[in-house]
Amino acid sequence: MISVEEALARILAEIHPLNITHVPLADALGLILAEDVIAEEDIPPFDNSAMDGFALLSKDSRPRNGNPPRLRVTGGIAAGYIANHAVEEGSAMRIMTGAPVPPGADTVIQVELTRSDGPESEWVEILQEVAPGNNIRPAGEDMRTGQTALQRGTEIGPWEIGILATLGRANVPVIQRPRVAILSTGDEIVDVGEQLQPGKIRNSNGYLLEAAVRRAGAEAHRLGVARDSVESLREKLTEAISYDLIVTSGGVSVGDFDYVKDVMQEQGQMNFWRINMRPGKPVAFGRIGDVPLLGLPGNPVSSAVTFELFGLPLIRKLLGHSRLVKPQIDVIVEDDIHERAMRRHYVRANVEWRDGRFVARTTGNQGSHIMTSLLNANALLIVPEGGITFNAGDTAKAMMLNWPEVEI
Ligand SMILES: Nc1nc2c(c(=O)[nH]1)N[C@H]1C(S)=C(S)[C@@H](COP(=O)(O)OP(=O)(O)OC[C@H]3O[C@@H](n4cnc5c(N)ncnc54)[C@H](O)[C@@H]3O)O[C@H]1N2
Ligand code: MOO
Repeated sequence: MISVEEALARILAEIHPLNITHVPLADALGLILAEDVIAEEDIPPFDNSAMDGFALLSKDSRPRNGNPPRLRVTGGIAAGYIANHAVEEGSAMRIMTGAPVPPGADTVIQVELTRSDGPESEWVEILQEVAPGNNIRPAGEDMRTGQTALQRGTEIGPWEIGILATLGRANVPVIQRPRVAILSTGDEIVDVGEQLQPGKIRNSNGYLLEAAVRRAGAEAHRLGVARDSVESLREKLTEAISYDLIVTSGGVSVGDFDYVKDVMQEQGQMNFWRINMRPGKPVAFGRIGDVPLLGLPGNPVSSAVTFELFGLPLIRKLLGHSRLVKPQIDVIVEDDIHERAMRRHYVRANVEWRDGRFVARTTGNQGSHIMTSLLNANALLIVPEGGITFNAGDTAKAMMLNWPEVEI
């Protein structure tokens, strides 16, 4: 049996980011930018007003004999239009936020600091002196032509999408989103909509893993259930080799019908089998043809936990991320963990910030078939291998499942 760290290192050593492709901007969310994005124009593209008000010459705003200067209003400019004449001494133009500053004007005063006869007024009084450049957002103030606006390797979130849209990128160069095949195994498994017959259970892993794969940023494709025969497994895995990754659940232990390892050896190669942890000891990793296969255990909690520990970093590496794993923090355990396990134990727990520290409460029965132990779990408490126990009040490491990933 290998350690969790070695298993992860062996998986990541075999996995490389997928190829570059171009996707429509709206589909780029969560993907990694594959090339630097250089601004091809100034942003903003033209000097424009930051306020609704009047464009004028700053020197015309100086009080005259202690009175506010009165200027002629020669027209108006709405956002989206340009002025058809220049602002001259002694005059002003009405201007809206975002509208291009007309030639001649060197400043803008907001409407609240003026007095006029309403929207059609032919005059305006300037109630405060304004400096040149006031309320003018100069061209190129945000981004300059030739500037690297976004760097290759950046994860594209809503804000990056906004910047790409500003720069006119309708298509974005990204690392491909992995297509992941999800295969459940076992004669006992029926689909969720089917009637349960004696001895049968529903396919929770297929759906759980589909959701987890999607949340990790990949495309998930459930290929259904392989029956407990080498032929059925071969057939399903033949279908699966057009994908970027195959994730199976079940059939990796030592039972008479646990064929995943056999078929992996027959049609590819097995890199490792069995990790010194619980839940999830019998994890297997290797390839079918050239496609990586992560064989997770059938017990639902084992499958869920091992996906977080190995499936998530694997998919993130395919996606081109540099931060692959969930962070670990020190927490105070609030209840005893006295169950002695020789394997490293990942105990489902709820961690919260209370009175200036992180405290962890375990989620009850930790059997690998107890799906409800996953509910309210936002962390995995790490009980080191070798039969270590914890008393309430002790400090333990917790892997924070809902926090952003960090570098290893
Ligand atoms: N003699 C031994 N038996 C077992 C060992 C062992 O070391 N020696 N390890 C145990 C551990 S630990 C685990 S974990 C399981 C893993 O077994 P498999 O990965 O081969 O999984 P199966 O035997 O196919 O199924 C185990 C369990 O999970 C249920 N299951 C399977 N698929 C699904 C699904 N899609 N949805 C919901 N539930 C599923 C299945 O019915 C079984 O109850 O092996 C132990 N045995
Ligand atoms: O590996 Mo098993 O998950 O301990 O039940």
